[in-house]
This record gives sequence, structure tokens and C-alpha cells, in this order.
Amino acid sequence: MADKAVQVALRIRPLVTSEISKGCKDVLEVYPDISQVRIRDSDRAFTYNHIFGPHATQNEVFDRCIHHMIRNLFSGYNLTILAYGQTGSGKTHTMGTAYSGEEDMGVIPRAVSEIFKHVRDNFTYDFALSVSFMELYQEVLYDLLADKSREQCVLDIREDSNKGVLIPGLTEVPVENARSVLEALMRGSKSRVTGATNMNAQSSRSHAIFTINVLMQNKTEW
Ligand SMILES: Nc1ncnc2c1ncn2[C@@H]1O[C@H](COP(=O)(O)OP(=O)(O)OP(=O)(O)O)[C@@H](O)[C@H]1O
Repeated sequence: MADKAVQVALRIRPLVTSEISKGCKDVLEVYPDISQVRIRDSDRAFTYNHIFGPHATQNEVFDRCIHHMIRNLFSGYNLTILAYGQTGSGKTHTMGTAYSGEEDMGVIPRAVSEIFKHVRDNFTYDFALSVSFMELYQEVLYDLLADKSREQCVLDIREDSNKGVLIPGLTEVPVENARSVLEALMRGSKSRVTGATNMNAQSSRSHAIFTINVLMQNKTEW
């Protein structure tokens, strides 16, 4: 597991309509066999664990990068899926953070469905799952699942030498099925700050962390 503890995938999104109308062109050449991209007309090349070209589907991304890791959760490992990239590069689309129930689902809704498949198929353990959702905007942390006004949703970040980083007061919503997780995801997404940037008319303008906590206990130990 150690050599695979961190995997980096590159996803190249297709040009969006505004870019096509400005005459923008793709500048990356993909070499899937060696997991490499090269910048056209240059000698600069970059290698990743996985590369997805502009035509890759949401399903391919999930299947190749995430699906096999979900089961590690049930062996007690923490799993972080982090999307990183400049504004408009496709983080929200890939993660499915702005899930509305209609679009081609991104990573989070697919991961949620997979987690509940494991829970349903496992008869040895009892499970208690909960979710939290927070947003870091201009160095202030907000609780996206608290039923309060925005000003009352501000959270503190504290450090504890034993427990690491703590967020006292963060709302944790107990969830019993995939549907209730996705409802929490949609509810929290609506409270996020959005605005337009030069690169993205619907930019999120913040960092968001959606956490699923899985507590499992052997039925014979109760
Ligand atoms: N793989 C893809 N296929 C088709 N369209 C995509 C893809 N990835 C992103 N897009 C589109 O590109 C635009 C920008 O994507 P998105 O909002 O996900 O970017 P972002 O990285 O979250 O930006 P920001 O940091 O500004 O919030 C959106 O219109 C989105 O629908």
C-alpha cells in the first residue's frame, strides 16, 4: 500500500464554448502508454499516475482512480481525494461538489454510492455514518451544514498535540443512506460563495472540504 499511498491524476477538460469562440486551441499532447503529457511545440513533458484526456467520462475517472480505494476505508484507512487546479480547470465538475441530481455525477456522489454498497453488503459490522461540509473563504472557515445565518457559521481551527487539527462545533449530520448524503451535499453547495472569474462564469471562489465519517463496530463486540 505504501508505494501507492499518494497517486496523482491529471484531467484535461475540453475547451468550453467561450474558449472555442475566442479561437483557443488545445496545447497538450497525451501519451497514455507512458502516462505523459507534452506541451505542443516544446520539449516540456510531465508524467502522472493517470492521465485523462478531454473525452474521458466521469465514470472512467472514478473507475480508474477512486473505485479500488474505497474498500481501504473499511480496513481503517483515511482516504482523501483532493482536486487542485486553477479557476475553471474542472475541479467542481470532476468532484461533483455542485451535485444537483441531474448532471453526469462526479467523484463524490459515485464514492457515496460505493460506500453504501459496502455497508449494505457487510453483515459482520454495524455502521454509523455522518457527514460534514466546510468552506474556507478568504481565510475564514464556514460550516456549510449549520442551519444558521452565514455570520453564525464561522468556525475556529484549533490544534491539539494528541488529536491533531480540531474544528470545535462543526456540524456532523448522521446519514443512513446515499440519498441523505447527497441531500447534505446539495444543501451545503447552495451556501457556497460563487462569482465570476475571467476563466469561469460560475466559479466557486473558495476551498471546500466534504467529509464522510465511517464508524464501524463488530456486531459481536456490542
Ligand atoms: N471534463 C469536463 N467536460 C466537460 N466540461 C467540463 C469538464 N470539466 C469542466 N468542465 C466545464 O468547465 C467549466 C469550469 O469547470 P469547473 O467549474 O468545474 O472549474 P473549477 O476548477 O471548479 O473552477 P473554480 O475554481 O473557479 O470554481 C464548467 O462550465 C464545467 O462544466
